[in-house]
Amino acid sequence: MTAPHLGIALFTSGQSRAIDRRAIGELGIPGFELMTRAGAAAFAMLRRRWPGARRLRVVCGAGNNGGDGYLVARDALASGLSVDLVALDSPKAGDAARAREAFEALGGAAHPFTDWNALPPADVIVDAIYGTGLNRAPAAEAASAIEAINASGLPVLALDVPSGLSADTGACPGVAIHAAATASFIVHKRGLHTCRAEVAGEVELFDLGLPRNILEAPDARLLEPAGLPRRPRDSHKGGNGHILAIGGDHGTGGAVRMAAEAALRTGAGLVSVATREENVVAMNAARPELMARGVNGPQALQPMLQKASVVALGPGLGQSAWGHALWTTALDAGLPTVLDADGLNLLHAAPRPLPARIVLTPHPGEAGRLLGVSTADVQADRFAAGREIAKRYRAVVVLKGNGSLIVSSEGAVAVCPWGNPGMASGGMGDTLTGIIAGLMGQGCEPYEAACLGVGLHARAADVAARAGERGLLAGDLLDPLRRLVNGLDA
Ligand SMILES: NC(=O)C1=CN([C@@H]2O[C@H](COP(=O)(O)OP(=O)(O)OC[C@H]3O[C@@H](n4cnc5c(N)ncnc54)[C@H](O)[C@@H]3O)[C@@H](O)[C@H]2O)[C@@H](O)CC1
Ligand SMILES: [K+]
Repeated sequence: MTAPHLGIALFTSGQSRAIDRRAIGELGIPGFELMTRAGAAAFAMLRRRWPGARRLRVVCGAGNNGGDGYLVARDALASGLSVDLVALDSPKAGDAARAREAFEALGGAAHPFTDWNALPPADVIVDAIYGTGLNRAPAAEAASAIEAINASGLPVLALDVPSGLSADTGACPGVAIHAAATASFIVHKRGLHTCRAEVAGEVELFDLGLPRNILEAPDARLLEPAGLPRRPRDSHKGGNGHILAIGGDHGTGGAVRMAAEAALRTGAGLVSVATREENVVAMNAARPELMARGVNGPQALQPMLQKASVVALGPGLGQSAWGHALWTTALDAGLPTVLDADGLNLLHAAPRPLPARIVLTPHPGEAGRLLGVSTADVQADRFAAGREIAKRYRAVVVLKGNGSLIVSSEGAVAVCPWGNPGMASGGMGDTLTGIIAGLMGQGCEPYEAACLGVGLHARAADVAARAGERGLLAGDLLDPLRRLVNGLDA
């Protein structure tokens, strides 16, 4: 079908620094000039957002992010605002030191961080403590300042990234500024789009007048909204995929049913379910369009595999001998497969070759198990974790969670900008598995199906969450999903 719909380019902080260096070296734009533009852009944004602000507090670190802060402060003084400048550490040399001199040349005076309560009143705080240079949890004094800024209740404009948030990973290794808005420079940093701790507020990007051809290939891209093309008028069910959902051990029949129904609502031609005998009557009664069969082992599964074009393997599968036997048989069939939940846990327990067309959909806990690290380690660098799983298993990987990542087997990463905390409820993952399988059945290649499927799933959840995030059920996604798959406004 089509290539994944990818939009905004995302960069690492290393790439961002390299672009700065190229602007300086190849375009001959001095670093101080870039800093001047950054300061001016941020100050203009501050004036737009808080037109009544007369008193600024600017909190600067010793690096170039602090340099940006001194130039915001200088522009503020030049515009007649009052500025209280807290210098956590003084820049020793370079552009940031020059920026401080420019601030002082207008009569500005910086003072060290002391008793926050003794400082003059302020309307807005400018956070210029750390930018892309943050490489560990904020140092003690910076951490105290960040806590005081957050506790003040005053609106904060963060420069480039909120201090304490890793521009690379989205993780906050210690405390982080909670900004009302962020003025970001030159490129979108990928860390603002996964994990998405609510620290950046509204982000505005300023290209500082650099031409787009200065940019290198981005590290990742955000998904753009997409549906499937209109169906040909002579479409028939045999041409739209036959999905076989396998799972539903004792007590978890609902999981495989959710996956199967989601595949139907995504447009799959036929959907069969291989499950425990005890689930069959209820499933066929509640959703007669499904073809549910009780299977007690590989022999009963084989004929179902022969008729299927795509396998959704894992929802509610369990890790008993029954689940393990079906898992092995299904993977041996070599069909295009979406592997989820206990399907992934079984893979961790018994690594084995996988079908060539395979999508793994771990949440951070399952990803940690696959990699032999903790969930926290996965979350500390989701990009690295997703890429490592993709490489190790030669698979397309969906690393679920706030800002889901979709990683191709070659390491290309797409980031999902949609979704909401209402999705933290049972059955959401099963639904995603069914959606991706349903798309693969309709001709999407695994990476395309994963990108499109994650986007449809999260957008459907955002539509369903209009009635409230709490209490959102996976089943609520099915109606909006159907509209979105068909390109209709949901
Ligand atoms: N010419 C340029 O390179 C430009 C840089 N710009 C600004 O410069 C920023 C990057 O500046 P820098 O690379 O100087 O880095 P930062 O200003 O982000 O950080 C300052 C320094 O603090 C140290 N550090 C990092 N984490 C620390 C921690 N947890 N505790 C204590 N010290 C820590 C690092 O050694 C780092 O170099 C960007 O985010 C952007 O705001 C903009 O002015 C645009 C132009
Ligand atoms: K900052």
